[in-house]
Amino acid sequence: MRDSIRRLFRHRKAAVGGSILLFFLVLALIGPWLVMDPSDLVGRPHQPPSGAHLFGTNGQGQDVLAQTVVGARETLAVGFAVGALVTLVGALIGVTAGYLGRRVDDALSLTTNVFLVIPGLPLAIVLGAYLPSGPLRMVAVLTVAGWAWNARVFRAEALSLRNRDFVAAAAVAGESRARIVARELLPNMASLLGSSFIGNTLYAVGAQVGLEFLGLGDVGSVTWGTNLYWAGNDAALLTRSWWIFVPTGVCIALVGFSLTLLSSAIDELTNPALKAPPAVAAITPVTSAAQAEPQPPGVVLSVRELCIDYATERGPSRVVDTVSFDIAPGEVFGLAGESGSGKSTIGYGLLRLLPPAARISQGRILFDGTDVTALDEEALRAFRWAKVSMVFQSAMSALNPVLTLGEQFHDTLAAHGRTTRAASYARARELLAMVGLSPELVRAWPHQLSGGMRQRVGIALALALEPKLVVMDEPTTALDVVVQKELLQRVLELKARLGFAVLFITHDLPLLLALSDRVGVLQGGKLVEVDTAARLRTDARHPYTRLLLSSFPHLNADDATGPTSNVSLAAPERPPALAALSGGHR
Ligand SMILES: Nc1ncnc2c1ncn2[C@@H]1O[C@H](COP(=O)(O)OP(=O)(O)OP(=O)(O)O)[C@@H](O)[C@H]1O
Repeated sequence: MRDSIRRLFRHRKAAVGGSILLFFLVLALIGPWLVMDPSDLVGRPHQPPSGAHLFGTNGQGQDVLAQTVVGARETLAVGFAVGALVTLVGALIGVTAGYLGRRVDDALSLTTNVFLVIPGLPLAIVLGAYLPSGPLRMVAVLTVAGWAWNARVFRAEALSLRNRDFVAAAAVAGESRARIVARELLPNMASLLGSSFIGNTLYAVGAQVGLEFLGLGDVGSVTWGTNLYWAGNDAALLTRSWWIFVPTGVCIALVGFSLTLLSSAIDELTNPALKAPPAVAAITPVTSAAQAEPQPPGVVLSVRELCIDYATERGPSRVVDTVSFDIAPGEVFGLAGESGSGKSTIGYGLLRLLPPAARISQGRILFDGTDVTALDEEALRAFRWAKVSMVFQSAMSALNPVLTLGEQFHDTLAAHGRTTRAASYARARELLAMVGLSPELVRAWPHQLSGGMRQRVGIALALALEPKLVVMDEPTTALDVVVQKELLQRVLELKARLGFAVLFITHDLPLLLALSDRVGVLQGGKLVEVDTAARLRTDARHPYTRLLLSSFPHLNADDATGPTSNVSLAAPERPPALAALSGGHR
């Protein structure tokens, strides 16, 4: 906690936002004692700024500086009170609905939805007419009109948290429901609570000023909203008396700005991935002779001296370092290496799908004669999936949970050309059958499938546009060995039938040697050895490859009983064009 607060103070947006807000809080607290009474008629009406009245006088002859300073107190007090109440009510109702589920959820969600469809302004007017006048009326009106959105957000968060293992563990340990909500769920929503509170305070200040400006507040009180109301009534705009409304307007804008900065700072501190990455250098032009070489014949993909850097606080960090390899049509090229060696970064780099913090800083990727590193956004959209597709690591999260499989196939096909829904569904059935699934699953939802079935759907989707190369990034990591074997046999059969090449990424070297024609070994971002799988088994040259091989005892020539070694039994004949490749040692 103390650490989080220290980080908050060091954050630039938090520091600027916090300082501005602190200024207004101090102003609201002690300012009213330092200025004259804002309701006193102290001068002529519409008097411009002068030594006697720094911000001039309003249409009644009252001091604008006093009105601006005193107005801060009630405006901010109501803003923070509503921010806290709306967050509290929304969190309690949302978390209770999401965690308890069933009838409680039905009843609370119905109530929330009813409040969401009632327009806020008429509701505020009706409530305002029945409640006694004063700041508490504004707090009540804005809380009733504003809690429902928060309840929806907190319900969604509770729904996702309640299925997590630590909540199940607390239930198994015998904790009561109230304790689980208080000790397990709410602390895990601390950042959401923080940013909701700031966002709700922003809403409350804006809504309060808006209602008061329309004359729906207590016009006898001094707030920033009533200042603007009286400015309008006293024809400040018509008489061009800008000093009457500009100070209040600037104060409202500054408070809004400070709250927005704080909200953004909380988001960034609690989720570092949201933080804008430091600036990184653009792709540098071709520098070496090797990079300028044309693509060799008989090769579908040619990677030349590829370097990929991540921008970090401490400067660029090179995670892929002058990597070169080729893949022939119909070849399975395996990329092995320990965790963090840069395998996935290369896979994503080939499709130019790198995260914003990463850049291809050097080198070229040639696909069928096209320089992928030079494609613009439009050309990239046409290139991805149609030429090179990808099967992602996580079978669980690669499919959109709210679309049926048929719709996901339709989206993919429609993104690459005109197609009707009927045609897409027919193709989806064909593809599902091709990967060994029932075509009727076209109407199924992702949650109705097992992990292995989902990964088959991922493969069918990757083959939808008949690409020449499929990047498979650890596609079987989450699956048991039986499902893994079935899936890989299916991939090899499809490859033999359709002729696509595969870049297979995994840390599982035995699997890779059984599956691949050639294997590249990555160490710390460098490709230290490339050779045929057969030669690597018996004649690996690089010490790191030998170290990796020695970590798998069952790979010894006289031990063929390893968990994945019999995958190769199902492998069809060797692919063509391997002779064209420079698969020798590096
Ligand atoms: N946003 C980022 N900023 C800085 N470095 C990053 C970022 N994302 C990844 N990296 C670094 O890039 C390197 C390569 O990551 P990559 O995911 O490609 O490894 P990998 O070999 O696929 O590992 P694994 O098998 O565990 O998935 C790692 O050292 C990682 O720390």
